[in-house]
Amino acid sequence: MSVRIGTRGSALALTQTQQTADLLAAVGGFETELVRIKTEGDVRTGSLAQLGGTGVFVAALREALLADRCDVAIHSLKDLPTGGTPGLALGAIPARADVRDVLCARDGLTLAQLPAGAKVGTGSPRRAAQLRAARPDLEVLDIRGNVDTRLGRVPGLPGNAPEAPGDLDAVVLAAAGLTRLGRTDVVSEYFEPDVMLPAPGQGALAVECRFEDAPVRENGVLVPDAVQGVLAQALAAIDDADTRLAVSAERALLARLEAGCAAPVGALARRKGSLLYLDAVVCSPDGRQSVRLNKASDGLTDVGAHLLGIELAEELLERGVADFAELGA
Ligand SMILES: NCc1[nH]cc(CCC(=O)O)c1CC(=O)O
Repeated sequence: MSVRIGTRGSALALTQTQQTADLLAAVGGFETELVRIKTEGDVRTGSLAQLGGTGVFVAALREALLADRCDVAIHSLKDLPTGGTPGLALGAIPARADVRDVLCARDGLTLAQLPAGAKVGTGSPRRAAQLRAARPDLEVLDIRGNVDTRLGRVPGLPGNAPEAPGDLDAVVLAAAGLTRLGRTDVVSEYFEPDVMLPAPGQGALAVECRFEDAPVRENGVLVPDAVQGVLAQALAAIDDADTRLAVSAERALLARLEAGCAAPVGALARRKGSLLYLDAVVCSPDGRQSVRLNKASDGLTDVGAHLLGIELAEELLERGVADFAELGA
């Protein structure tokens, strides 16, 4: 048996797909093959915020799953719209990588060391708003492109040609992507979540599959004795319960805010002992207004994680975040 794994064709997508394919093959004892699929997000070049956010990277992968051109599809969870697709399921959510955003600045500069007026590139309204809140004197510019293209705009970063010109002093990227690509040598500062909250789902991958291949779950918990196929068993084996709970809370918050993945919303859930803690921030695009709140669940169930996300979203809405944030972005 060979499991066909659908993936986007970018270096990051191919790397994280290959790593997940290896993980699946190791526990499943089957062969895997990659099926490269072009998505709208790869073809169109407009600003990410303007592409509308929801699902530009995933629709083509989902179509391929439904049309039986692949058996699983690997997505960055933060790019996955919160609404599910009939006939498909989140078969596995493997253990999360580093959730933080990072600064990749020339000369190893930190955010505090960047001179006034320095140009910092990011395609994310969430990162732009939190950057502007921390350093209103910076010039934050909207950029697009894959990881190499973005890093290429900062002169002198490790891996760039020595004399290559660049027009930016720094870019902000996800630590997870750089870690997967083996490129953390370009990082000049890791932003702790108190400075910059990551996107809901950041650092996590989603292994989507057809519903009938998904491991049997009851109330979000795997049913160990259920009779199921080789693929479902492998998906169950690579799933990480803590990551699944955390992203459930983060994505429930995003869904309740009716916010797209390009909205200026940060959220991070972390388990501490027998409680799940959720931090969330909603910003105005210029970073001048923001509300940041946190809340703990009183248990570690799937329902509890969802409720935590919904309740914190409602507290944010009560504070008027819909008035200043472009949530529909
Ligand atoms: N929107 C593109 C995207 N989707 C996932 C990652 C990084 C990996 C991750 O967060 O899991 C990136 C690049 C980035 O934000 O720097």
